[in-house]
Amino acid sequence: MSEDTLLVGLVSVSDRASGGVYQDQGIPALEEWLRSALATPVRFETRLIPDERAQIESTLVDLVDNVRCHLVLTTGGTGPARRDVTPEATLAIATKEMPGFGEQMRQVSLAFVPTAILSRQVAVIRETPDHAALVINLPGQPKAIKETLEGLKDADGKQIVGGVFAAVPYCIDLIGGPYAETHDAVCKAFRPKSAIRKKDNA
Ligand SMILES: Nc1ncnc2c1ncn2[C@@H]1O[C@H](COP(=O)(O)OP(=O)(O)OP(=O)(O)O)[C@@H](O)[C@H]1O
Ligand SMILES: Nc1nc2c(c(=O)[nH]1)N[C@H]1C(S)=C(S)[C@@H](COP(=O)(O)O)O[C@H]1N2
Repeated sequence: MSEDTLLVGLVSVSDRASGGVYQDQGIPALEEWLRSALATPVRFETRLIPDERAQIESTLVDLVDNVRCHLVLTTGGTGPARRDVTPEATLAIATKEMPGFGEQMRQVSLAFVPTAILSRQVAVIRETPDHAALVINLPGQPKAIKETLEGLKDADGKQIVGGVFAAVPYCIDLIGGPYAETHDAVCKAFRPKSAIRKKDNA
């Protein structure tokens, strides 16, 4: 794997998908959106697990500390039901909270469903002595993945409410990960001017 490859952990947290009651659509939806959005090399490491707090925590720790993912996206388990514990597990393995992500995701999700406020999704940084990763919770509805990452656009493709992925590449720069670039038509990543790297042939 080349040094500029973004290593992304994808975690689908669902009792029923992990138990074989229905087929998991979370990981395929995450992979599909990320492949359409990223213009730079990416590699995925995937996990399908039940809504068990200890297992969610150990999966996140393994993906960051051992697999050395730069970014981990979870889907599912963010609601108010008794078995929904993904935010608690995520906060438990964090070294820093990133509240802006949850705030923005609930904001954009309200443009799609009035129940957006039921998602307790959080985002955090986990730091070890020589590595760091951004971990973001997404809701479990497979369609919520594109909605929260990409945001809402009008028929001409003009952004109406921003998705959170626009801020992810710069966040990964700041925690020491590779310089990820996106396809503007899907997601226009934002970096301050001083942080933009010129292409070799520019
Ligand atoms: N991983 C998944 N794959 C496919 N569909 C999913 C997945 N997670 C959730 N869904 C769909 O979204 C709906 C609402 O999501 P929610 O997280 O509330 O499911 P859930 O009932 O809590 O799942 P589970 O009980 O299996 O953990 C589900 O009823 C299901 O139709
Ligand atoms: N963008 C988006 N956000 C959404 C939804 C959705 O369909 N799209 N569903 C909501 C609903 S109905 C619930 S219960 C919460 C929590 O979902 P989870 O427990 O599957 O994570 O996410 C909310 N956020």
